[in-house]
Amino acid sequence: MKSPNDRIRIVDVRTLSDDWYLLEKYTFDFQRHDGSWQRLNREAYDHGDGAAVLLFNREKRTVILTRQFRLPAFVNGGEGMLIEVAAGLLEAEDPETRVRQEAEEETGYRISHVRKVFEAWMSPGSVTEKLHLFVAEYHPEDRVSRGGGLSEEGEDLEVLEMPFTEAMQAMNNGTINDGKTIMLLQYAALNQLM
Ligand SMILES: Nc1nc2c(ncn2[C@@H]2O[C@H](COP(=O)(O)OP(=O)(O)O[C@H]3O[C@H](CO)[C@@H](O)[C@H](O)[C@@H]3O)[C@@H](O)[C@H]2O)c(=O)[nH]1
Ligand SMILES: [Mg+2]
Repeated sequence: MKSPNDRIRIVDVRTLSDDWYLLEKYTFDFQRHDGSWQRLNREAYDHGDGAAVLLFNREKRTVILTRQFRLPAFVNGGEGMLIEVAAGLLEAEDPETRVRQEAEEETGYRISHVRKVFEAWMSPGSVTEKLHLFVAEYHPEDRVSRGGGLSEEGEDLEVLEMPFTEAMQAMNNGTINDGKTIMLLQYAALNQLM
């Protein structure tokens, strides 16, 4: 049987932009279900893969989230201040190592154990990123700094400790509208983490 890859032949790759991240335009031949071949163009934005983690405390029934400015959401008509789980790009590290570093930088909590719950393509029609999603229990004594992200990189995150029920309400009324954050809150609810 043919593997799906036999139906794709890359013909050309052109770099449209190679600045902070990479935007490429692919020309490829695609074999349709009826066996005919069709030439297509698709752009792909490559900023590498990412990892995200929901920090939760079972006894207090709370989660740690951040609020930060997101320019693309702002220019698309939002206010730009998004409530999110801790997350970051992998930058050549493995997902688990990176997500623990990112949790500490962004929230100030040093987490020893994280548990992977799933992987997800976040925008597979245009962005190459695969996101690795984790959950981790935190305790008040795990806090080693104020968090907030790296100011030299322009990060200025507010750290929020929120009752889980309040986070679920914020998700239901649209105040929390970041995809990875919704996915992890729903995972927590479905699996009764708290
Ligand atoms: N100078 C400059 N800096 C940039 C640019 N784009 C991003 N940065 C900086 O690059 C850093 C990236 O921060 P991370 O914490 O590693 O990534 P993230 O933006 O939080 O990404 C996470 O969330 C994204 C949106 O949900 C996810 O797409 C991504 O996978 C990851 O989970 C931040 O300091 C950000 O300001 C740019 O065009 N120019
Ligand atoms: Mg981040």
